[in-house]
Amino acid sequence: MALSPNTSFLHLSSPKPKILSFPIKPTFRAKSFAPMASVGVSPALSISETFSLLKEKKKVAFIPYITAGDPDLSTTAKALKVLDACGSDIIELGIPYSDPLADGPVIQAAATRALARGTNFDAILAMLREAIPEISCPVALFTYYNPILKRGVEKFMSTIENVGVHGLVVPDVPLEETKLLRKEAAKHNIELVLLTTPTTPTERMKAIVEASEGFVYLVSSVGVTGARASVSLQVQSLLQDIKEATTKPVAVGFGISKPEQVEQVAGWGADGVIVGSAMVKILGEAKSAEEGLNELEIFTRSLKAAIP
Ligand SMILES: O=P(O)(O)OC[C@@H](O)[C@@H](O)c1c[nH]c2ccccc12
Repeated sequence: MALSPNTSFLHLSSPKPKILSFPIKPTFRAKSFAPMASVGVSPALSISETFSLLKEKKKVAFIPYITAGDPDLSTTAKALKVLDACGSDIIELGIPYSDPLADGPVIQAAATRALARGTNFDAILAMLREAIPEISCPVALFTYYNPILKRGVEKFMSTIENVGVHGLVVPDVPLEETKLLRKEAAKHNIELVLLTTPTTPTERMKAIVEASEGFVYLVSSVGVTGARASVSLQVQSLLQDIKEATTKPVAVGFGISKPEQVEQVAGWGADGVIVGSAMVKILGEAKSAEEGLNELEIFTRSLKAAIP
């Protein structure tokens, strides 16, 4: 289903460079992380604090997205560390869902694989409880609205706070229904990020940016997630319109998969650049988990190097 303000997608709305390498040879062992596990890292800043710090340094946030449980949760935990070590500023972690209406084929396939392996919310939480203390950047969970309603909004928010999650992105919650989400999120120190798109009417965009916490997610193009040959030039004017309406940071996502696209969007004034499908494709389609992690590291470094 395409993304548009008329569908349920209504509100539209460190000491980084640790060198990691995943030898493809069978000598790869999880113990490679032992040194990091014993060290741990100081608790991550909140999403807002992360953007404030980047703003002081005149840096743009690099924000990757991956799907939890694809190819498996153990690899997801390692991927989080790779993304953090390669300089990601915030990581979006998707909760696989059976009806990902805003996702294109790559992320839909990742969700299907993860669910087929039995990935569930409690297993993801258990993985995060171990992984988050070992990464230095904040994690924003990415879930559709239904799993939140099933668990109960208050319980959902307190549960994710307890494992150290800092943010939440819910692409299909109508702006009119975000009041309860925002109240419970605020109570549990979770920043609820709302999304706006190229077809969101100006007044609605203003209400969205007013309500959004952490940052505003500007969806670069209508349609579903997935790498595009080019990023719509309209993003430049959309960023200007949003920045006239708010001083909150604005991160751009959808379709971005190449260093030159990252550089282009950052050059248009985005405070953050989000890359999902290209990351998910690497992890989900590699011949082995180790190969996927190696490729992820190389790819992430190439994108991060393109950010001014
Ligand atoms: O996959 P892309 O085109 O790089 O776009 C980022 C996107 O994956 C991530 O932010 C996301 C995953 N699922 C979503 C659903 C709606 C909006 C955004 C998303």
